[in-house]
Amino acid sequence: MTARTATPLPLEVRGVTVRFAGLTALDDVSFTVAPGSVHALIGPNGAGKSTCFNVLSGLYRPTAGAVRLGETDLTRLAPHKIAALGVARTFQNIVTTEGTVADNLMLGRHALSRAGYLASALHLPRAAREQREHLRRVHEIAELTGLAPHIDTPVAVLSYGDRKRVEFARALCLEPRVLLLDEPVAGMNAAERARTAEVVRDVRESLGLSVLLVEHDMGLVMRLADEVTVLDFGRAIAHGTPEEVRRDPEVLRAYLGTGPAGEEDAA
Ligand SMILES: Nc1ncnc2c1ncn2[C@@H]1O[C@H](COP(=O)(O)OP(=O)(O)OP(=O)(O)O)[C@@H](O)[C@H]1O
Repeated sequence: MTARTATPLPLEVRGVTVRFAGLTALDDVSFTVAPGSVHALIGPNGAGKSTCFNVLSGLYRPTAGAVRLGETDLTRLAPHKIAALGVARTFQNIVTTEGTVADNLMLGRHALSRAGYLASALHLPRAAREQREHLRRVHEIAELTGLAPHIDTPVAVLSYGDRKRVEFARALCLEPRVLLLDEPVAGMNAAERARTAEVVRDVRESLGLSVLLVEHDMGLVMRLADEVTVLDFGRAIAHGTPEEVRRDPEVLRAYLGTGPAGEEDAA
């Protein structure tokens, strides 16, 4: 069972437009998440960040434009197909509440299972072998994300930060090439935020995958991202390194009154 993460591919967003009955939530947005990079998508409330994530993960169909992973066109594929092709996501809100950490991570492996439901149900040898392999990988991912001490703990009794990390680890269990993280530190305390930043950095380095991050915590964005795309009223108004975008006059205007992005919130 080889990890797919060895071959990262660029995720290209080209001219994506999304309209909802009279409102243009995304207007001809283009950017590329370079292989192996951490790319942040930032912007004020209502700028179109979640809409963009929903297009990338197949929950919304764009009115125009295309999304490609390497040579593969993802633009109108169903969410499970996009996930199977290597683009996994987490959600802002925690969806995991039942079972142990191991149970939840095994659910993440389910989409990769080749033996099939019937073989598993009948306990055929191939299915049992696959199951052991999945469990081994689940332990590795738990180790990588700092969840190893909690592997047999029910998710419901974990701290908020650990539960958010279970979501993250579960997405990693799909062996993604690109991981879409929707506000990974929202609601976390300072220690949990720092820990999560460390985990994202470690995972990117050891698995070589690309990360696209939507996050309001500018301190985290400035520390983690290689590249930033700034959305405002559905338009991409700036691209560049964190240092470049925080000095960009258009970005400062979009965040009017907050000063250079990142200076007031270096958590
Ligand atoms: N399903 C929908 N139907 C109608 N309008 C929508 C829908 N989803 C989003 N919008 C609108 O599209 C615009 C962009 O919203 P979106 O949630 O993508 O912004 P955001 O940058 O993620 O904001 P936030 O930081 O507050 O989460 C907003 O004006 C929003 O009201």
